[in-house]
Amino acid sequence: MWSPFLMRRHRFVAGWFAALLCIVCLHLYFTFNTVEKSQTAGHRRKLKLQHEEKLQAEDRKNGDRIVAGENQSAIKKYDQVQQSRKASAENNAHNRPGQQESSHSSGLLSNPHETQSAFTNGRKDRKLYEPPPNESPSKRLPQAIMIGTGKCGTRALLEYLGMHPYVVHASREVHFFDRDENFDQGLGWYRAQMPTSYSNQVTIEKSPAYVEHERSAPEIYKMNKTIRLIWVVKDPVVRLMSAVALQQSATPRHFYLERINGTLAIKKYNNAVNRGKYIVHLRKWLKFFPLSQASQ
Ligand SMILES: Nc1ncnc2c1ncn2[C@@H]1O[C@H](COP(=O)(O)OS(=O)(=O)O)[C@@H](OP(=O)(O)O)[C@H]1O
Repeated sequence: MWSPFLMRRHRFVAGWFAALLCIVCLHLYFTFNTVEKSQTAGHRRKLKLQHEEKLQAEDRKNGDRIVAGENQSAIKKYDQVQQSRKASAENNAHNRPGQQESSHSSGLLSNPHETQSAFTNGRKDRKLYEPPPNESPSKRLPQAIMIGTGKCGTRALLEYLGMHPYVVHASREVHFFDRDENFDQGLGWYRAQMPTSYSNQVTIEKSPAYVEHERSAPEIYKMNKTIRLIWVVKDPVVRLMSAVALQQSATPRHFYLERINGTLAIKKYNNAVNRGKYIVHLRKWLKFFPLSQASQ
């Protein structure tokens, strides 16, 4: 005979037992699920590594030579450009014995000694530059931006421009218009990234990623309609080879290369390819900055 008190007590214990069982089951379910997921991810990583190793082994077998399909001649051209650049650098060094090679004396200027004197510990030489009287320097938004294209010699051009006593430039790429985390901080942040200058100097910034970012043209237009834009281009195939060489040092190969008939080719949808489609980007920029502005 069950007294009502005992019945209630048993039901109470059974309830707790069932709840405990549920908790244990849920715990076991989630534990096994997580273990299984991490095992699958580990397995996938292992397969990917094996695949990469296989590709690398094949590359080594093929002499590790990138043959971009029918672009054999482009590779040849690229090699020729590199060789002639090397030869002219050697020539310059030979013609100027005793003078050290530096980014400020790279042979493009007729009188390198004069150029050197334009810079004294990063400050403009007072002999070549005259600041406006009674003015203290301040940071200004750029009046000219080098918007692209990466791997076309943008850094070299910026350094050459910066040798001019009336030109100052941001030392690094600012990436204001193409990176959300920078853009969200507003024009005050952008200005703070610039070097100090006087009102009679021109401030330049270079971020080659601007050229392809949707936001750049409209936002730069909003900031300054009459800004000077500098766009460096060069033979797109030579540029591509340079960009791929850079990718090669930083990214696993299968992201940008594919194998066609036993040879390695640059993937059609490689970002480096898109960047070099000058006309696609030019059309977007011309909507905001008409060509007539260039001749003003
Ligand atoms: N004057 C001139 N003409 C043509 N090409 C030149 C010039 N100066 C530098 N270079 C070559 O340009 C490549 C680097 O370009 P960038 O400075 O634009 O690269 S980056 O986007 O800033 O990373 C880099 O090419 P690679 O050496 O093939 O990588 C430089 O050698």
